[in-house]
Amino acid sequence: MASLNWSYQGSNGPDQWHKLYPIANGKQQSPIDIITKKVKKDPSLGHLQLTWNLSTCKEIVNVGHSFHVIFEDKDNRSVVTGGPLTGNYRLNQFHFHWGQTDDYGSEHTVDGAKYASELHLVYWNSDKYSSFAEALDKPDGLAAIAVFLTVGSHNEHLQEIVKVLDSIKTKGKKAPFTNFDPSTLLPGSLEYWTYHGSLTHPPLLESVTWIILKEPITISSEQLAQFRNITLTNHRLPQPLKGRQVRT
Ligand SMILES: NS(=O)(=O)c1cc(F)ccc1F
Ligand SMILES: [Zn+2]
Repeated sequence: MASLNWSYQGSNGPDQWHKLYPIANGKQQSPIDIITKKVKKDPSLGHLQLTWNLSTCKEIVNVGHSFHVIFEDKDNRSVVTGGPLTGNYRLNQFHFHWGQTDDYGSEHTVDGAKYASELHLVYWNSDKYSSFAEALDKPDGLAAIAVFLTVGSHNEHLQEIVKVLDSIKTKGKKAPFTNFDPSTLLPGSLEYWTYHGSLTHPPLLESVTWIILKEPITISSEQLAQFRNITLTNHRLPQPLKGRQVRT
């Protein structure tokens, strides 16, 4: 696996990313702090429509700065549509962000409040583009659903993921991970905030329609500690809104 020229700590940490990725100081960077009093109610926004097919879940990979659960995305079996989106977006992978302690670790924040972790389900626009790689740098290329994780009771569904982390302890290691239902990681409500932003780590491309669920799910402190066996911390701090509107 290729070595990265960026990290989350030390001399090539987030404050240095702009040297190799000037878009780090761009006008549509993510994450952001969601200031709920400034959010605009948009009646034209519909409900999210999510479709899952367990056969698309394939493997889990240690990518060094995180672990990714990878989906087969050769057809529209696991997709999102509706909400702020036009057309179908196909699920490519999901991953998490976390911090060194349980007090912080989410990337987006809400009225300055930090959650312990944040799940990102990453999708690409399969109506307009033929692959994730082609969609990666297009303004309407990607969609990401973010779910906040708050420290509380043990999460049996997350445990399906936590229990395999010991088998992918080193960068590049992968393990089969099949028949997992990502919908078990969603909260009861699909109410969301949405805005246009970027990938939250390099290449930081401004190609993401962010869909942030308002209701968090729980993770136990012990489960979160297991995430840190992959890496200690992997979250970017909120970036300037630069005139963007957050809608709900
Ligand atoms: N944290 S993220 O969901 O914005 C993200 C997804 C990717 F596929 C690649 C880079 C990223 F930073
Ligand atoms: Zn992410």
